[in-house]
Amino acid sequence: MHVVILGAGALGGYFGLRYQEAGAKVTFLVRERRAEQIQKHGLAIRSPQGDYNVKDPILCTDPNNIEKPDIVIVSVKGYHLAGTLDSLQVLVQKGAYILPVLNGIEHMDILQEKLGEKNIIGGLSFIIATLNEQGYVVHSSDFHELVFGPLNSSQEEVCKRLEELSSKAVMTATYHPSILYEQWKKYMFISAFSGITTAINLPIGPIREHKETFAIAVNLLQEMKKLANACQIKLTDDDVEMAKEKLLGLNNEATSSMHQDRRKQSPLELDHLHGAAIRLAKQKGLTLPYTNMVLGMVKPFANLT
Ligand SMILES: NC(=O)C1=CN([C@@H]2O[C@H](COP(=O)(O)OP(=O)(O)OC[C@H]3O[C@@H](n4cnc5c(N)ncnc54)[C@H](OP(=O)(O)O)[C@@H]3O)[C@@H](O)[C@H]2O)C=CC1
Ligand SMILES: CC(C)(CO)C(=O)C(=O)O
Repeated sequence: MHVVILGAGALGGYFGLRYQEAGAKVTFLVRERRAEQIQKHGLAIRSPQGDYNVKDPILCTDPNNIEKPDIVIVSVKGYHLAGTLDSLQVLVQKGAYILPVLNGIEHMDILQEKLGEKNIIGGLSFIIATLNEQGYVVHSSDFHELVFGPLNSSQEEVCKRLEELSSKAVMTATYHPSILYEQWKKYMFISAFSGITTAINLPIGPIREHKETFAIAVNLLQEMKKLANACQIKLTDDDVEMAKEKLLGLNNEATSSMHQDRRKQSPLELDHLHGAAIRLAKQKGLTLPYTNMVLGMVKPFANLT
């Protein structure tokens, strides 16, 4: 199976290298700066699940030079999605399926509209990873899960092939028949987790110590459930309760990638997550006051020009 990684950052670098380690052909479609960094240092994973180094991974800066791609894992930040669409179109025309693993949901409509519904597979990931100064992937969680599944029956075969490949790789891979439901569950969770940690600028521990503060996170979960329901996704009160239990079960120091980006003064995926929720809510005639509050509080730190 020929796997293309578009977005060879923390997440794409991790899963791309794990697939290469499992024997797949993996091409990293990168921009110039990242290409130079990888040519200089190679690509590597530093992980409690085992390190892996590759001196000269297959790099490409022009999608026209990629032959016979089977699947493209899209792992750019939400604010870079628009810049990938032309490359993705070239790869779809060459027969590739597109598997986006970004947090959020708005990208699904954008990709389906631009590239055709039948070409977009559903996906998400649970991992905590970042890049170090050399551009190596530093994986710091004990979980490293890729979840994917078909959104129509024509995608079942490629998803099964990816499942087979994943079973040989150092990762947890879950083929999910109701992938859109799973994506919304993650969207609900991440909106609350990244919303509260980034807005308050604290990890989850101190937030939980103050019941009024933790209540904001629970309200964010409930708003996202309401939004999902308005979009015909049947998230339930049990799903909200499970997400709340997950927030209660995290280590005190645990925090979201968006909060880590705020600490580093990097651009934030705020518009892609909370901004998109507000846009969708407006279309559905809903108001999401807690989500709007997060949007307003975090916007000065979003660092997007
Ligand atoms: N990191 C994590 O632990 C987790 C991340 N996620 C989600 O995964 C997504 C990716 O996050 P993450 O891996 O952390 O992000 P990173 O910033 O580490 O990686 C994104 C990569 O995309 C590259 N990129 C951007 N635009 C293009 C383009 N047009 N062509 C080629 N490459 C491009 C960037 O390269 P360049 O150097 O050229 O800018 C960068 O290396 C986000 O939606 C995030 O929320 C979800 C779960 C956990
Ligand atoms: C919650 C977590 C760490 C799970 O992968 C995540 O997606 C994020 O913080 O962006």
